Amino acid sequence: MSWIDIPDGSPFGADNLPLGVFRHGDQEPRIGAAIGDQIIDLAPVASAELADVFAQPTLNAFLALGRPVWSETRAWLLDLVNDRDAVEPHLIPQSAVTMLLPIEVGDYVDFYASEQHATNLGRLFRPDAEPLLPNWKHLPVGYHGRAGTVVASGTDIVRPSGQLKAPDAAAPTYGPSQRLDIEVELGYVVGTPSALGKPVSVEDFHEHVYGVVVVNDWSARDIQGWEYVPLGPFLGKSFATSISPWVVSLDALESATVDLPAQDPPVLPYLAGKNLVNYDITFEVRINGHLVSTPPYRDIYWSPAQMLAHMTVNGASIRTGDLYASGTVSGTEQDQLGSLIELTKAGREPITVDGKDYTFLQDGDEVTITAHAGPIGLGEVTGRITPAVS
Ligand SMILES: O=C(O)/C=C/C(=O)CC(=O)CC(=O)O
Ligand SMILES: [Ca+2]
Ligand SMILES: [Mg+2]
Repeated sequence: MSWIDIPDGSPFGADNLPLGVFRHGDQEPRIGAAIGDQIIDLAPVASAELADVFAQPTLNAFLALGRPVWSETRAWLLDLVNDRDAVEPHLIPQSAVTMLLPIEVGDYVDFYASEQHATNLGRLFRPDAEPLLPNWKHLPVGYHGRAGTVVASGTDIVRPSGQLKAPDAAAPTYGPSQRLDIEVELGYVVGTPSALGKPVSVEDFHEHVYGVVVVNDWSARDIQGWEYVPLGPFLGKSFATSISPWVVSLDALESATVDLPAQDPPVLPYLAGKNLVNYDITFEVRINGHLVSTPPYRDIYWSPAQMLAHMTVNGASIRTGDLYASGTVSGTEQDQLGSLIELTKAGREPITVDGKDYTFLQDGDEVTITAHAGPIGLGEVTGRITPAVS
């Protein structure tokens, strides 16, 4: 495949072919595959059955078709890119389109699967207790987030206001968050639904999950710190979660699979399995264009198959378009931390961004997170902070 010009270092080589939803001029949004810095408009080149699916404004109809169709479609696409006569008339430069939210999000679950992150946050939020709570190595801890505020990359993030209370203050005040943060995460996109009352086993991960996106789970640490006991994160995290526009298939990520770290103590049987994988993905976090961190995904404690099994073990069903995210990804090094609260030790030790001391997000700041698994890129998720609405 040499006829399409794929720029060096492009996240979207000819073996990736992620799917996304684009709007071109005043045409209706529809589905395309990324290649280099172009998009293949899929509806006009697809078979009659798939043409309708690719003319949709979200990936949900395609995702609902299930693993056999996903695999056939990938094989077809890998082949299609060699067919210059078929493809060339339907290439659109990415610079000419607006990328939209790729899925209509069903439910959104946010896990807490990075041992390093959970340990760091435990120390910061609960300095007098053991950082990892007793349940942490027995189950992938998570909570249900707000699906309706999962937004497309590029959406402005309005600084949230809410109740704030410093630990030593007598009473809360109301106002704009002063500790607005990012969370670098990997998001898993559910395709095939499950039936209510029937848990999904770890072995069925590939049957249900289509692919991944990059997630920035914006978090207001001051709102969170006051509200979260005992029911967990609420308004401190529900105001916006940004996701990248291109959904990279698990098939494309196959070459990046790695074994899970050893799990000790052993997990209960419903979380155990032979083929529990992780992915060797590295993120890059930039604030106003300056690299601040490179969190590594590969050492995440819990496999996405275990997250899915745990999320459904009580019989809760999953639906097409559900999104579940890994939780903040942090490595062991200072330059591998996936949130500002960790990077700055809760604001006590500023980092340097563009030569200046930096703690939490300021109005006007733009955060861009990219990710790649070797040559397979996930693209980027970006968002800019706008002032609180009074
Ligand atoms: O330990 C806590 O109380 C707080 C944890 C988080 O804020 C993390 C969270 O929302 C899940 C994650 O992204 O890792
Ligand atoms: Ca999160
Ligand atoms: Mg959120």
